[in-house]
Amino acid sequence: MSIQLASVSKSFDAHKALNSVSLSIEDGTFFVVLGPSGCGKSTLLRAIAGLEPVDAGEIKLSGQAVAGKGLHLPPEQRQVGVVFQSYALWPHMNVAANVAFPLETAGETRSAVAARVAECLETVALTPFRQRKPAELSGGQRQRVALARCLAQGARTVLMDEPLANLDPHLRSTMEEELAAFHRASGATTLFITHDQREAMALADKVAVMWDGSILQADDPDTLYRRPNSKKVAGFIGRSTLVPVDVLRVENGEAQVRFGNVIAVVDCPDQTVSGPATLLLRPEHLVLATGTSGFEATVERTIYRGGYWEVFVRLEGLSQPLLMVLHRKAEPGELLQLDILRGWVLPE
Ligand SMILES: Nc1ncnc2c1ncn2[C@@H]1O[C@H](COP(=O)(O)OP(=O)(O)OP(=O)(O)O)[C@@H](O)[C@H]1O
Repeated sequence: MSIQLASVSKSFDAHKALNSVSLSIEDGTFFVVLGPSGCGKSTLLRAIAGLEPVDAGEIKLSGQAVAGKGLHLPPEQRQVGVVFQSYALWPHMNVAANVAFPLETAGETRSAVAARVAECLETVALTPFRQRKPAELSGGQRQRVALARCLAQGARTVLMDEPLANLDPHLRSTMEEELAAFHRASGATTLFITHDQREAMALADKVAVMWDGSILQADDPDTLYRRPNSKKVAGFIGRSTLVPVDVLRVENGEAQVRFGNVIAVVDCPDQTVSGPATLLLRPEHLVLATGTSGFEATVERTIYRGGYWEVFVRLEGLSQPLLMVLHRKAEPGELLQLDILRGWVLPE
């Protein structure tokens, strides 16, 4: 099922939780909405699910309008499965019955339901807990019941609101793999909400970065990391240093830039022109120079990260330190000879 939003807005009193959001999610995509707390992620998901009427704009599922001017299709007519941060389980039913519920209401045979429930509980590692009531489970276990129920339903579109938020790191990465496998096997369009960029990068075909009710950029994870469209996205995704530079020359998607005493050739968007700009340097863009090339930098401080060091280096004529990664120890005050491998001139 494809999902389209055109200029969707939703306010709570004076606060615009969704500010003219437009998105196009192709059928079968694992689409992640990433953003800080309160930016409107849950509101977006609830609007798509039909749990929140919108003020303006239009939502289409598989090309069919479900929300728009004078139109609000209720959730049960939208055929999307939802997994929430809060689990929405039936308190009086045990785990297996909770997972079986959507299958039974869909009229499946008893043995088919039992087999599917067993399979889904196995997937989320809850088989030993099948007889327990939700009140007898931890937060993470309840979350997994909700996930298992969604898996059991086999919905063509699944909306997930931070489904892994309450899990410990180990279980979280297991569940990430399960989710990815489930998505590959089912081909269900998945809209997944998180404020964890590591999780977004690991799972997504496409990530939309959301900020204060708006989508700043929607791209595949690698493009988002390498070619962010703004300082905000660059700062939000991954580690980086933003350096004020002078663009000297632009040719074939590359720019010659100068900052401090350094002149480097970096990637740039098509619309780049000569003059002042901002250069995004990821830690891996700075490397130890080979041969006689490069420029001098002084180690300011280092942090051991297990197997490698994050190193902040200072350059003459540059006010902020640059972050790089070294696989050997370096001492503050040490002089390094560095090269810039790549880098990205921000479009704004
Ligand atoms: N029912 C409501 N009434 C009033 N304000 C609301 C309501 N629901 C959400 N908001 C406000 O709208 C904004 C967006 O909320 P939303 O829950 O969509 O954010 P979020 O990005 O999902 O946050 P989190 O990651 O913390 O769950 C917040 O400022 C929130 O306080």
